[in-house]
Amino acid sequence: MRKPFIAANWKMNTDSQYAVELASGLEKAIADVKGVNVAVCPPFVYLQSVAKSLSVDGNVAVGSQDVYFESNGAFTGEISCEMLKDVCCSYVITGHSERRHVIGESDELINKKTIAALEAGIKPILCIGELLEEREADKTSQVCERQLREGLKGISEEQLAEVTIAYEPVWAIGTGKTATSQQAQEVHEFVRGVIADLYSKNAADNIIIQYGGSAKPKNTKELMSCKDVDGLLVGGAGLKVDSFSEMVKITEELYK
Ligand SMILES: O=C[C@H](O)COP(=O)(O)O
Repeated sequence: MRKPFIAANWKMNTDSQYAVELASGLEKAIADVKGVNVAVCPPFVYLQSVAKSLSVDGNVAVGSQDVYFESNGAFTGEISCEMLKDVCCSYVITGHSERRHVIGESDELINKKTIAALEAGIKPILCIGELLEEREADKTSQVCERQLREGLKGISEEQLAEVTIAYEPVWAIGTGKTATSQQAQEVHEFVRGVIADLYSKNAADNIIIQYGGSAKPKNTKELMSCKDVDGLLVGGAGLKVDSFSEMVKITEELYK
């Protein structure tokens, strides 16, 4: 059985004090949870203090919201995988829709970042998802398939075991409009099919596929009850200990 994985993407939120309070508060709140993998993804500048505030053997991992694919050198403003590892990051989000559509990242760049993370031993959370106009034009599958195929180019089946896919319909992010469980399930099942086609049935059966987009405590049970939804990538509701820990606990309960 796939172990559920819930990650909080703090985006460009928190300050140095709140970041540490949020991470350590969360660690305390879910200290007894064993059946769910959990990660928090703070802004770059708080990664180190957040990682230091968490216990080494605790159940909250640290992830970054982005990375650059080169190891070092004249890349002003960028952060490498080696730097992320140095501050105890074990995950990195690649291809988040805000990086695709606000910053303008291409599939090719996202692929390079995902490969760099894998080569450095950091687990990528590769995000895919359609815009509202793409859904309305019936292009959801086409867009998700392209983002998957391009994002995973050159990644072996062995490496894929370290990759999480996050399906985030862009129209559901931060809007309060969650995809219905049926919409989420449909795309998740489709994603698993693309993975089977690209790799193998075994790879498809084992890959963790998170849903993201206005996920909160009140819709966690419904979303996590879908056959192919294995976790959540949480924005807004991940900024409060109470809401995020509730989502983790609801999920643990469901998987018992
Ligand atoms: O990475 C997280 C997603 O973009 C979802 O954000 P949200 O839960 O605030 O809609």
